[in-house]
Amino acid sequence: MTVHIHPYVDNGVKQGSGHFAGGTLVCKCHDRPVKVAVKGDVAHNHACGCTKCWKPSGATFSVIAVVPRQNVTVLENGDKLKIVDPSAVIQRYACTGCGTHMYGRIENTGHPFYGLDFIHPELFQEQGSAAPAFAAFVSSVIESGVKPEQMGEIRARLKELGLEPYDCLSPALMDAIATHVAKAKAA
Ligand SMILES: N[C@@H](CCC(=O)N[C@@H](CSCO)C(=O)NCC(=O)O)C(=O)O
Ligand SMILES: [Zn+2]
Ligand SMILES: [Zn+2]
Repeated sequence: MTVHIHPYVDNGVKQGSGHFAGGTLVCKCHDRPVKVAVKGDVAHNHACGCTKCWKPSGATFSVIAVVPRQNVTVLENGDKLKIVDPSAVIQRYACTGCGTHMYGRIENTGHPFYGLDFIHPELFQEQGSAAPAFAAFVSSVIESGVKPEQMGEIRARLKELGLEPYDCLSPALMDAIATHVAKAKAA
């Protein structure tokens, strides 16, 4: 049986158009859905296995990317949004109706990713945003109930999909974080 990673990638990763101008993220509510406008394309799109990122029903991973925070605007029904865990680094604004995370924001100005909001591109009404390019926090799926014996199959499937599996972030992002920390220490 093929392992299910996420509906957005299970039938193959669809590449972005390369000129996505932005769009509207919509939650799953039939009544008064939350709508969030995002300007421009997403960056660092990836599958994430961590327990904190929102996954649609049945998915083992989330699909999550970043955009500049100034490019994110709540358009409709923002009264339904609530921060899931105010003590988390990423404050995830979820719809209290359907549970969908609409955006995650970092308020710590010293954080390496300050200025970037985390969003789930599968929620775009529009097609063509940049595709996921790697898988992060892969071992963390065990914390959500995946059996350790299944990890070989999961990593093999991620590789087959072209989503190189890492147990933290990708080397490029880990290097960016370490560079930020080194500069902060030197200052
Ligand atoms: N094993 C933990 C890992 C959680 C974790 O550190 N998640 C990362 C990546 S989320 C998007 O890629 C992170 O930066 N978290 C900060 C936060 O969530 O506030 C687990 O699975 O819970
Ligand atoms: Zn909703
Ligand atoms: Zn995550």
